[in-house]
Amino acid sequence: MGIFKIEGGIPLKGEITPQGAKNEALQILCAVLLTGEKVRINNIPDIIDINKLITLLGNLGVKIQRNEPGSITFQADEVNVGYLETEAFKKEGGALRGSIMIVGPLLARFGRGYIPKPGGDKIGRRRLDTHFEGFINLGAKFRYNREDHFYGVESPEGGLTGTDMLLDEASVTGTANIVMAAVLAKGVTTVYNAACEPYLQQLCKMLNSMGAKITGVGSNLLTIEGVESLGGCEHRILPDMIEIGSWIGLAAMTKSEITIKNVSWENLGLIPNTFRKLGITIEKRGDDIYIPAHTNGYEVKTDIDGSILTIADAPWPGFTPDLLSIVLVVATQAKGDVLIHQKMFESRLFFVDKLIDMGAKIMLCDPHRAVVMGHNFESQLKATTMSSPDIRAGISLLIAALSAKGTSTIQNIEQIDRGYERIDERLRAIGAKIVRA
Ligand SMILES: CC(=O)N[C@H]1[C@@H](OP(=O)(O)OP(=O)(O)OC[C@H]2O[C@@H](n3ccc(=O)[nH]c3=O)[C@H](O)[C@@H]2O)O[C@H](CO)[C@@H](O)[C@@H]1O
Ligand SMILES: C=C(OP(=O)(O)O)C(=O)O
Repeated sequence: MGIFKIEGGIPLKGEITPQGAKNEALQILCAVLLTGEKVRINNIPDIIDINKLITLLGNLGVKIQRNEPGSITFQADEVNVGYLETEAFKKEGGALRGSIMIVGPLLARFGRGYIPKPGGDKIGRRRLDTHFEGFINLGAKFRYNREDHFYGVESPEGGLTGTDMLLDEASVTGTANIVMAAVLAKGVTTVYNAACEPYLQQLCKMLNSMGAKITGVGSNLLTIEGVESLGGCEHRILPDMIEIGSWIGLAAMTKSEITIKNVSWENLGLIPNTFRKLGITIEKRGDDIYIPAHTNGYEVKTDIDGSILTIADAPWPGFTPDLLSIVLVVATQAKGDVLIHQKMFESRLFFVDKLIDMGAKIMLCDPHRAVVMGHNFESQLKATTMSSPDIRAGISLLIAALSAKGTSTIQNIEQIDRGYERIDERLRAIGAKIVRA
């Protein structure tokens, strides 16, 4: 397992360009299975999770032609669905969360889709019921083998049939999976309580460019008129909003002047304003974000009635749960107190122990809530050795280490590499002292 050694307490300066979005790329790559024609995807991040999914597609028989860096042309004209029943697939398919989204396209186009319990972050219960209830609503037969946690769906004779459905929760990957199954079903499907984050909108736009008929894109009511088949397309992945939020937090906490390039402002939702509530200055400069050096710190804004600021996650257009760990770490050096409420996942806040070891003032109220009492930089965090439990806790600890005085070590950095491309190299380019060992 790799480690990062970080010498903290040094302000950074310069420009950083966000990578293509991991969570969009996972949806988009699965969608290439829906057609036998060529699909060219641009701005694909070079990160562990995405590379694992590309390998999986290759093992399923999808042709992969690498163009310039970040651009790949896929062609799923000779898919080997039999691979789903191999031991190799049982291992490979469970290695990441995003692989669950191969099931919808395979079911729609080849009549069956199987998946072992998918991996991804161990951040609490991660159910798949929404996905499979959706497929069942479209007429699929479902089976689950409890012994090896293997899920399977098969379409009835004559294929899937569109229907009206109300999802039990606005699951992101669940909505993507159901939409990818419904585009090739007979008749009309409506999906209410659909997730509607920008990455799902991107998926729907891509599918429409392949010939699908989806309306309501961007809302929580999608209407999908099934079509016979889909064709090829070219698609560009948006910048990663979670990476953008990570760089905002990094800039504030290390008192650095940073420009984040080409962020696609219209797709950032509440992210900029949520960081502004912590007192961080965020300037819109064209499509860039400019963050001045917060030499005198940043002060938390209370609510209008003076009550303590609460930052909580919610399905889009609410604030994404993937940035709460970063907000939390940034709050440790703010002037003022913040209640962080992680509503979706029950094991995502436990990493605060490590921040407490570094000298942060945090009270973990229960698995979902933590009160952070900011130091206002009056007491710098102390360098330490820590291990990254999940991707976003990992980047939060990295930000803490870059702000702390002295040399810190972060272990288990594969968790960070899962979602952040060449992070050490890119941080060194703006002056960070970080080495991979
Ligand atoms: C590969 C990928 O795209 N992963 C993202 C995706 O995961 P993923 O699609 O797995 O997450 P889901 O949207 O299914 O839900 C995540 C968790 O939130 C809970 N939940 C969900 C919806 C809801 O309305 N209420 C609710 O409480 C679920 O019970 C579940 O425990 O979306 C999550 C929520 O934005 C993000 O954290 C993940 O980074
Ligand atoms: C939780 C995340 O990823 P995954 O769903 O792939 O585990 C994340 O990106 O923060």
